[in-house]
This record gives sequence, structure tokens and C-alpha cells, in this order.
Amino acid sequence: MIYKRVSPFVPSLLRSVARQSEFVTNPVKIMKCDSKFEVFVTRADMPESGIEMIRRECNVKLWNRSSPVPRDEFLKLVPGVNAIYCCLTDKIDKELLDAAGPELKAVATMSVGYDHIDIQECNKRGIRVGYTPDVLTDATAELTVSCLLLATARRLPEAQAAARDGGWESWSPMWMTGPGLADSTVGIVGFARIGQAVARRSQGLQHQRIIYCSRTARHEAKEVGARKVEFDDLLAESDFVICCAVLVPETRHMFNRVAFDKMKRTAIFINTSRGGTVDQEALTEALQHKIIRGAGLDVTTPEPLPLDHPLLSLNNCIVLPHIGSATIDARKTMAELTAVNILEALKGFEMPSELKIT
Ligand SMILES: O=CC(=O)O
Repeated sequence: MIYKRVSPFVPSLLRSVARQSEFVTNPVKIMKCDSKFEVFVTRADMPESGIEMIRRECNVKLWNRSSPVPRDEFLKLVPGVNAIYCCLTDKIDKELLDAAGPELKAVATMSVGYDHIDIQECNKRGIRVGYTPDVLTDATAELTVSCLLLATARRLPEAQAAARDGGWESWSPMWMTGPGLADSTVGIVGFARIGQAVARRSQGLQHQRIIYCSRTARHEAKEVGARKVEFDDLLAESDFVICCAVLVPETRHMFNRVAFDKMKRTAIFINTSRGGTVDQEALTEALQHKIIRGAGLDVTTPEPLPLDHPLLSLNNCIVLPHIGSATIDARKTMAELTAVNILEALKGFEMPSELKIT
């Protein structure tokens, strides 16, 4: 299937033609083996090694497209399956679980985020839920600090555009300047695995201070010299505010008008967690009215962000298409861990990465 391997350098028109050619093939592919278990896999382009591991031990029903399975198809395809192998674009809620029925024993998502899954409803029904923490921590922290934070501070897309479109007239003393990272204060909101990995990388950039806020004090903070502060103090003191918080009801829109008003006018806001932690209208206004200096976002609401969204036209905002974990190794390992989570659950064992939320 050549169209699955279209290079990112092929113009988007050609890519959409390639994608249309998917519709010639059957949208569902069945791969049978001698097993009593059936697993529904929601994407054809999940890394092959993960699908292969499942295929060796279970019958696989694969959504044979590289775009998300439409909701009505999803509901029609899950009745009777024993496990669902999904990703963060697949909503696993009560309606979907009802459609799947009592044979569903496990849901495993190829993501560390699980806000697309109704965990409580799964717990109630005894459906085990797997996810992929740890294996994407480095990739996500790398993107957060080494790419997004630096690119936003030093205005890389804007500078590159100027070099390409003639905006670069001559070297100029204050042209394209941005804040340096050395001697700055970085504030990390959410200090679990990814937050801590971000802190470790920040140390290497000679930030003067690393502060964090999270529900509980973390002993790991000592290793990176990070100090726990209240959310409001973090907003007021940080030159760089980095959101690594998990999206739960308590963190939804925690970055709102009030929060942006409390930040320094020179602050840069980075988000690599979930778009839902941000009130985007408030962020847009904060950037337009220079309440803060800039923002770098790897996550938005919705995804993809509509092309006419104001955030995409602001030159003090960088938007990436949710590529935090997108290293080749991280994605392959995530796919394999998702497979093992499912296989272990179906055999009645503990998943290596099982979500247990009470
Ligand atoms: O955002 C990516 C993930 O949750 O894995």
C-alpha cells in the first residue's frame, strides 16, 4: 500500500489524492489466526511491530485507513470484540463500551494521555485499561525543551520565513531578538514523568531557577534543584511557563484569562500536554494584546486546529501538530507496549502499564 508511505515533502494536494485512494480498499481488514480472542485495531498505520504481535496470537479486525475510524463505523465494528487497540483520537466512552458489549475485556491506548477514555466506566465494567507511560518521556521532554521552548524564545519559524521570503535585509542589532534561557526562571506545571524530564533538560540550559507546582511535593525535585511553589507564584515568577499537567476536570482551562494576567508580560507559555488545559480564546487575546510574549503549543483544541484559527496567524505563537512523542523509536515502543498490554490482559495477567484510577 504505497499511499501509506507518502513522504511529508509531497505537497498536501498530492497527499490528499493518495489518501483518497485508500477508499478503494475495504475499510476493514480481518486477519485471522487460531485464537478465541478478537482485537479491534483502530488504525492501519499503527507501527507494524505492534500489530504483528497481536496478529500472532489473536484475530485482528483492523480499521484499514490511516485516518481515525468515524464514530458510526466504530460503534458498528466493536460488538463482540475482546480488546480494543486504540490511540488518542478514539473516544472510548459509555456509548462505545455499550456497543462493544460484555465480551470486551481490555482497552489499550497507544498514548500516555487517557482523557479520551472513560476510565471510571471501564473500571465499573471490569474492563482493563492500558497506556504507554515512560517510553515516550524522553521524546516528549526533548520536543518541549530542545525544540518548542527554544524555537519560541528565539523565534525560529519567523526567522526562517524572513530568510526565505526576503524579510532578511541585513544583519540588524535588535532584529529577531528574543529572551535567552540562561539565568531565567522556568516554571513547570505538573511534575510527573514528563515534567521531571523537562526539568532535567532545563538544568542543562543553565536556567537560574526551576520551580514547579503539582498536587503533591515530589522527592525527585531535589535532584534537579526544583522548588515547589503555588500555581499563582509560579505564574508570577516564571520567564517560561511549561504545562506538563495531565488533563483532568481540575486542570481543564487552568490557563485562562486570570492565569495569563498573572504571568510576566515577557513570559513564554509552552504546552505539550493537552489542549484542554488552556482556554484558547484567552490565550489568543493574551498573545494579541501582548499580555505575554509568546506561546509554543504542541497540543490544541480541536486537533487539527482549523486553518483559519487566529492562533495560526500570530507570529508570536508556534503551533505544532501534536508530535511530542514522534520519534521513530518512541512510537514503535509505544505500539509494542500497547500490544503487550492487550495480550497480558487477555491471558488474565496484569498489564505492564495498567491504569488504575480509583
Ligand atoms: O500526547 C500523546 C500521548 O498522550 O501519548
